[in-house]
Amino acid sequence: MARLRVTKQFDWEMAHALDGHDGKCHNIHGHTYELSVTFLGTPIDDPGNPKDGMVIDFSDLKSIVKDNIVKRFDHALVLRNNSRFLDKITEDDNERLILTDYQPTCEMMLLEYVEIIQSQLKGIKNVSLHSARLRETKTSFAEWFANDN
Ligand SMILES: Nc1nc2c(c(=O)[nH]1)N=C([C@H](O)[C@H](O)COP(=O)(O)OP(=O)(O)OP(=O)(O)O)CN2
Repeated sequence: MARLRVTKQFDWEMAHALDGHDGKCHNIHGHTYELSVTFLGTPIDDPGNPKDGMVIDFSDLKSIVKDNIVKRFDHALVLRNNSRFLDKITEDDNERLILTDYQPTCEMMLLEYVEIIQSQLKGIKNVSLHSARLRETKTSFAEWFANDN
C-alpha cells in the first residue's frame, strides 16, 4: 500500500523572552503559536478495525499534542531558567511559568515538541513523525524534518 502524510494543526497563546537577544525580543512578549505536525505512514488495511483506512486517527493525534503540549504551554510564560526576570516573577505571581534549560526560541521550542511527540509514538507501528512546523508570527516559523536529522 502507498505511504502518505497526514497533518494536524494546533494553536495556543504563549509569552516568552529571549534574554540577551540584541533586539526587541529580549522583552517579555507573546505570540499565537501555530504547530503543524505531519505523520508519514501506510493506512491500516484491516476491515473491522476501528482505525481501518487511517495512517493515524486525527483524534489520537489530537490527544497526543493537546494532552502533552497545548495543555501545558497554553497561556504560559516561557523563560530560560537563568532569566533576568526570575528576580521579579515567580510561580506565585504566574502559575503558568515554564522554565527551560534552553533559550526559548521558536527553533528550540519546536525541538522540545518534536521530542515529546516522538516519545508518545513509541510502540505505534506503521507511522512516524515526518515533519513539524512551529509558527511564531505571520512571517516567521521554524521547521523540523525527520530526513534532515
Ligand atoms: N531565529 C529566530 N529569530 C528570532 C526569534 C526566534 O525564535 N528565532 N524570535 C524573535 C522574537 O521572539 C519574535 O518572534 C520576533 O520575530 P520577528 O519575525 O522579527 O517579528 P516581527 O513581528 O518584528 O517581524 P515582521 O517581519 O514585522 O512580522 C526574534 N528573532
